[in-house]
Formats: sequence, structure tokens, C-alpha cells
Amino acid sequence: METKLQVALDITELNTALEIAEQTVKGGVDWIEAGTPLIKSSGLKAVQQLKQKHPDKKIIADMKTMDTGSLEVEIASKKGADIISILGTAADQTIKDAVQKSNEYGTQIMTDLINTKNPVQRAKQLKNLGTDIILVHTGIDQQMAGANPLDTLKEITNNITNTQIAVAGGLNKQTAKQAAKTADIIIVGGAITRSSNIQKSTREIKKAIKNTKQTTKQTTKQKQTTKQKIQEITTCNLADALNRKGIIPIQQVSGEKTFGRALTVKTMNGDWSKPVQAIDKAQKGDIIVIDASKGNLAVWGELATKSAINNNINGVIINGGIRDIKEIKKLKYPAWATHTTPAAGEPKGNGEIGTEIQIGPTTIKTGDYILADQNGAIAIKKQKINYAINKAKLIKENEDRVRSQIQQGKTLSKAIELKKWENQQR
Ligand SMILES: O=C([C@H](O)CO)[C@H](O)[C@H](O)COP(=O)(O)O
Repeated sequence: METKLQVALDITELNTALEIAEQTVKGGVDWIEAGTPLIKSSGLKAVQQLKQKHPDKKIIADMKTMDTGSLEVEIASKKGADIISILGTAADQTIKDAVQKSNEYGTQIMTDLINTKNPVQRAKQLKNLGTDIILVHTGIDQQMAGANPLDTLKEITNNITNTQIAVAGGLNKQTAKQAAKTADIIIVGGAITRSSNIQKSTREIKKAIKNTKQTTKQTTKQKQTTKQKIQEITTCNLADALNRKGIIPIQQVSGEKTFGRALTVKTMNGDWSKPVQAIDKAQKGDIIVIDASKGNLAVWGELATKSAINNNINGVIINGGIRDIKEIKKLKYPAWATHTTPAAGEPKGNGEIGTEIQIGPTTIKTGDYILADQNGAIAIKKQKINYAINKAKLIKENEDRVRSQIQQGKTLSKAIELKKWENQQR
């Protein structure tokens, strides 16, 4: 992922903050943060107005939540925040509740390590709690005492893999360039918002952080490895790895293998309103997973498919009906369903986007990972993805060994020493 530049609007006057945001967008900023001082002075309408003016930008609500994680994530998500910051020193339950609520809204959680006594240990805990981004942060007051985030950033990026790392704390063009060698998101406040030419300083910092990622950075290699592993494994390997947990009882209708994060939709038989609205809510690379109570009326068809392709959505899984099969197959779009039918229902608007759903024996939450291919589909809990993929990869490698023995003439029972297995199963 290209390193992102996030401007922190630590401004107390809303109109000034909006003007500065405008300038940073012209300068090429990627993400826009409603800073804590802005939220405390103007309220969450600051988030709302930033989202209304810049719908194509990720908007961060720097809430620095310490308690009532679910409530604060809900109010910020409803105002349009894409990412909400929670203090890493908050209770684990607060963070779990925040993650749970963010999954429902399809938003993300950034946990802030500001003033954390043992940042590496806490960062590992935060990753296991499901946080999406870990922020290495030297607060303004700590900066006044001469501190900066770069040393802690090095410790964190050497110990935390497969989680986006952000960094903030008095960064300027030079230190931002340094930080960008390992961090995924560079957060800059004063060096942009207090500069005499906001657009120019934004552009200069954006240029400084571009293409600086260390090629040897473990998470980049790790992410590429994860991506490679996904390409090599099948849902069969994954089913074995997960002891048959996470299976979604569904048949492939079109397309090839697909992988991505779930955006869940609950609807009724034939009610295609929420499924279609989900196309607008889904992030690039998501898979829309629809529970239509295994109904026999279609909640998806050719037009929804073409709209999903436009929004870079990786596929659709429907516990219910789909139609326009010929057209969807022609588009080679990854689609799974329980029924194909010529008949669609009505867009009544029943149900909810982002809520937890159950298909057969499997509960699926927004943010869970989905791997689906010709065999079917499997949901993987966010916290288990690395374990699941690594174990499935090992199973695949064992199978490859048996495959080569069979190619050399051994029978399957000999290649897997079946007799020994039988004894073990008794
Ligand atoms: O989070 C921040 C600070 O705690 C005030 O809310 C700042 O947004 C963050 O430190 C980035 O601002 P600069 O340090 O001025 O770059």
C-alpha cells in the first residue's frame, strides 16, 4: 500500500479548519483528520462537514476515546467518520466494543499509543483485540519536552506485522520522509496547518514520503507473502485448517476464486434494497455477503453486478436468490448463491447493512475475511486470518508432497499411510 499522508486539523475554529482542509486536498493529502481540539470545540459536525465536502477522502475522527467505545464509535460513524481513534490505554473491553461497533458500521479503529508505558507489548495486545491501525504518537506536550515518535516507531514496526502502522508527533518534511520508510500512514498537524503556504507544504511532504518504503520491510514482505499464500490455497485447504469451521453452505454461480473482507447485509426473501445500497457502502476489495433467509426470489442480478464491478467489489455471496446468470457469467464476476431464478422481489428496504448474520452454521461479521472458490465459501474471523492462512499453506504443502508421490506411481492409501490414520481415529 502506498504510504498515506493524513493532515491533523488541530484547529478550534471550524471554518478555518475547513479552509485548511480545502488547501491540503489541493496539495494532495490522502486522509483528513478532525483533530481532538476541533472535535472538542466544534463537535462532530466538524466530521460531518469534512465528509460532506470531501466524500472521496477518508475522514478520521480523533476522538481519543477512553471509555464507552461502542457509543463513541457509533456517534462518529453516523457523522461520516471512516476511522475513529481510541486511546491504547483504554480498557480492553472498551477497545473490543469499539471494534465490534466499527465492524457494524464498516468503519475502522485506530488505537493511539500516546503515553503508553510498554508500547510494543500493548501494540501486540491491540492487534489481537482487532484494531485496524496502530498509531505511534508523541503528543504535543511530550514534543515540548523534546520527544519524537521515531524511536518507538522503529520498535513497533520491527515487532508488529500485518497491521497498518500510523505515526504522528511533530513530523515535518524530513522526519516524515524518515518515518515513511516503515510506517503506512504519516500524520502531520502543525507542519502543515501552521505553514504560510498550506497547499505547498502539503505537496512537499506528500512528495517526500512517496516511494520511500523499505523493500526489506517485514510487513510489506509479510503482506506480499499473505497475498501469495491466498493465491496458492483453496477453500478445501482452509476447511481442513479450520477443522471445517466457517463454512458457508453456498454454490458458486459465476467467476473464479475471490478473497476479501465481508460487508454483511441482512434482508428478506427477494428484498433487493439493502443489497444494492451495500454497493455504495462497500470498500474497494470487499465481498458483499447477503443473508436473504435462503429465499427463492432474486436479490441480485446483472445491473447490481455491473455496479459492483464499477466499485471494485471482489464478489457477492447470497443466502438466497440470484438471476441474470448468463450475463453475470459473461462478466466472469465471482458470485455464489443458494438459488438461481428468473424472479426478483421488491425493494422494500427491510434489514440492515453491516449487522452480524448467520448462514447455515456460520456467523459472519463485517470485517471478517472471506475466501470463496469453485468448492464454496469460508468466513475467517479477522483475528484468525494469519493463523488460518499459514496452517492452510502447510496443509497445501503436505498435499503437494502426496500429489508428487502419486505421480511417481504410489497409491493414495500408501502415500498417506492410511492404515496408520485408521488406527489413530479409533
Ligand atoms: O493528536 C494530536 C495531538 O494529540 C493534538 O490533538 C495531533 O493531531 C498530532 O500530534 C499531529 O499533530 P502534530 O504533532 O502537530 O504534527
